[in-house]
Amino acid sequence: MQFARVNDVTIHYQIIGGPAGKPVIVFANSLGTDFRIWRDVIVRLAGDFKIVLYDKRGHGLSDIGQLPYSIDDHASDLIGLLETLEVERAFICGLSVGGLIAQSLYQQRPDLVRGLILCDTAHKIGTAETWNARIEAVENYGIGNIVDAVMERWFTPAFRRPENQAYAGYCNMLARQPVEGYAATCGAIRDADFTEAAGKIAVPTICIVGDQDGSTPPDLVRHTANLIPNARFETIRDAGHIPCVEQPEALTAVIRAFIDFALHGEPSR
Ligand SMILES: O=C(O)CC1=CCC(=O)O1
Repeated sequence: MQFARVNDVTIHYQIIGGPAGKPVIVFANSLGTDFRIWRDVIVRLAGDFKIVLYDKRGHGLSDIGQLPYSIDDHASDLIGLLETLEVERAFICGLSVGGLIAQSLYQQRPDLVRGLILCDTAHKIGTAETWNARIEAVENYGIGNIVDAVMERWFTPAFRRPENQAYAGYCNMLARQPVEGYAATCGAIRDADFTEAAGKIAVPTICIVGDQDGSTPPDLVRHTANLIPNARFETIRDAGHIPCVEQPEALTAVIRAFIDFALHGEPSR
């Protein structure tokens, strides 16, 4: 296990691969998850890329840190981690709030970004009302109380079968995140709006979404792609909000094709 001290917060991270000269991909997780969600994508990419995984503050094995949070705070942690690891330029693949973090990181430090892989995310996610209601629910009754409702947005009915042990495991992952970090990240999402900034993105970008995503539905993600100059848009079939868990093979293929295009200018598919 690897840990770094960034912005007075201990951040849990992992580096995989790292053959000299290979492009770097940094993965940023969604709300209520830790970096294990990327496992089935990583095993397909390792060897061809240097991969950086990390748990954002308030999640996984990272510290909770000082409350409240903004998305810029989360991005500043990731910038600090990349500086510590001497990563000069990377593809940033962010899922959901991880995609907001990627957009903030690009705003703050475009020099670090080779391309953006925005997965099941948007320029703005949800409304103040829905986020405030969620914060109140978890602060009063705990995260366990919202697991069933959240799972309906994360995963398709085919994945949510009671006999699916992976489903049981992801319910545990969500329920076991610290309430303070979860609620503070809900507040950060509530307050983030990259509508204006999206039009200024000038690196290769792809927006990807599960066709049954109940949190950032395909129409919203397509709208985000339309705001970003020359952004690609791809749908992953038979996936909800977390295609890296439900359809890792299809997601990996899309990520590979995009990086090929970004690096070598392959023709659009
Ligand atoms: O928990 C959800 O509803 C899904 C989600 C929204 C932002 C995020 O990171 O995950």
